[in-house]
Amino acid sequence: MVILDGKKVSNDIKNEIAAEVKKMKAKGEKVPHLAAIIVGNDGASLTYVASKVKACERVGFESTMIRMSNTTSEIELLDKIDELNNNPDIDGFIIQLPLPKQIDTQKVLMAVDPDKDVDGFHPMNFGKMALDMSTFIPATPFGILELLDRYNVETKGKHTVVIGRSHIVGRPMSILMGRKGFPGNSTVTVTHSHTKNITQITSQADIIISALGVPNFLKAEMVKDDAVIIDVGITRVADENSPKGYVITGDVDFENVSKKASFITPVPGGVGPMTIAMLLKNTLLARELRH
Ligand SMILES: Nc1nc(=O)c2c([nH]1)NC[C@@H]1CN(c3ccc(C(=O)N[C@@H](CCC(=O)O)C(=O)O)cc3)C=[N+]21
Repeated sequence: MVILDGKKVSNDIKNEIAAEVKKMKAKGEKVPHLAAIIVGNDGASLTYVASKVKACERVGFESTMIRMSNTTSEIELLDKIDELNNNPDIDGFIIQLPLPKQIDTQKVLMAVDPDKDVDGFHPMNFGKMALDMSTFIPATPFGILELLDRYNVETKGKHTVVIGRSHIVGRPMSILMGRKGFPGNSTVTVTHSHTKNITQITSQADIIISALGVPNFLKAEMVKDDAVIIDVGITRVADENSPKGYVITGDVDFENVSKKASFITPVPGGVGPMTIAMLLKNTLLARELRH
């Protein structure tokens, strides 16, 4: 069994990006600038945005974090987006999800300039992705592709089962794994809350990508020998013995599933760090697009 070490690979990618930034600086070019809007006080969201800002510093990007209150109206958020769309200093920006319920997420994501949409959530970019056009690929799916690529995990002709159909992970992942090229050329099955007899489906999978958010959902009995297991779950489970008061738990019963798997991502240290590295990669692309 091989651990797909997202922590290590994400560090490699950050070093590669830092080297690019150094070259830009040497040529007197402006370095990439990422902005992140965060609405409300959700603890997990604040942690993720803080790690994104830290990652920017680490590679030499500029970053701006914009905090808005929990009671922000849709109009106020749309105004802020307009401001960032029109600010030539900002190369790319993201709006951290989830948003408070008074705000229509889809409407907000449609307001982002597609050329600054480094999350790849605008329908224009999602459509381009589905049509094999060059665009921003959402960071988590992009990170998974990059992990499969760097560990040379064969995907061609394999049966990939995706668990979950969210707009930011399951749905794009199912499209990407079926595209031409590598990693891709998989035969993809998408499962979700209405799927019947999921064990029958997962036990036929060569590759399982679980993006469900239910701790320890995927058990050894649901997996065939030598399967490739990608765990996208990142649920905080209360734990008084841990210093933070919680532990990050994946969708996969790692202890037992890892004994059967050929490749597996850990949680933490798997897909999560890759997400951040690929957001930086998209920001670098956004910068290049504008010059
Ligand atoms: N507009 C938007 N874009 C996103 O990309 C986005 C989002 N909204 N909303 C929430 C999800 C979740 N997400 C993660 C990023 C990093 C880790 C990560 O670094 N995880 C560490 C553990 C971090 C911890 O200790 O909490 C790990 O798995 O090793 C996890 C999750 C980005 N998301």
